[in-house]
Amino acid sequence: MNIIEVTDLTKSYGENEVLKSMDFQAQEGEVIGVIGKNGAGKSTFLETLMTIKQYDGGTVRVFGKELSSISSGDLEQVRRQISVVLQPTQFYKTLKVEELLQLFKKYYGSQVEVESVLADFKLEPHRKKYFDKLSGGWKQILSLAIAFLSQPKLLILDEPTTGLDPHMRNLLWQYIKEYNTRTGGTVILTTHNMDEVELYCDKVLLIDGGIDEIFVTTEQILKTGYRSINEFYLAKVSA
Ligand SMILES: Nc1ncnc2c1ncn2[C@@H]1O[C@H](COP(=O)(O)OP(=O)(O)OP(=O)(O)O)[C@@H](O)[C@H]1O
Repeated sequence: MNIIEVTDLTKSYGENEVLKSMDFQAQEGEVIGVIGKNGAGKSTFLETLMTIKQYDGGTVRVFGKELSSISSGDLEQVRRQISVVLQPTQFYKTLKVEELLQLFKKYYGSQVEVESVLADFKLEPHRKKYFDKLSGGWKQILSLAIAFLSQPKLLILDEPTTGLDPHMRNLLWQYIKEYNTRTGGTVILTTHNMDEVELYCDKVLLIDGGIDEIFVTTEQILKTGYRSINEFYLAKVSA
């Protein structure tokens, strides 16, 4: 089933034509890496899927609903099935880890037990710490744990591993892959780390000059003679 269907999407900021014509589909259970240089329009594209950014032309269907003409009831339904992890902010600084999980559990009406989340995400040693006292990596892990509380069908992550050390990055990816395998949820994320794309993503969406190209598998890219996704990226995208 198509979770996302985008046809001829266009988006400008004033004179700056960021997305010129994008076509894209995502199916249930896929892990999709969105790549492209700084300013290529990756976040703009993800924010459109998150239903928080207006677009100028084309169609964007999420869970079968066209976003530009969606009713407020349907929009609420769509949003309930999406979780988003942005770069962590200091927004929650006066709450402790376990308090934050309780808060979001209540907010989402989630059946998931906070204790099991603390255990699954190895957050127990940090449960009494205030959010702003956590390191950047643990803030990211906690943000992901909060995103999972709603048991989303679609998880959207904007540069989830930026600034994480290799162990933390590995841990975060284990959670993402485990969530994907267990629930069949779709994951779409931006990254500048091509090794991650090669290791963990099924599908690749490259945005360059406002146009996109979809590669159905990373293997498909490597079969064309590139030794790595990094080599492919450097050859494909001009500086
Ligand atoms: N709210 C906005 N108003 C005006 N211009 C914007 C706005 N948001 C983004 N832009 C511009 O749109 C272009 C695409 O930005 P976007 O953040 O989508 O790129 P990106 O691929 O996510 O970049 P990065 O990899 O650096 O995070 C950039 O030129 C940016 O300056």
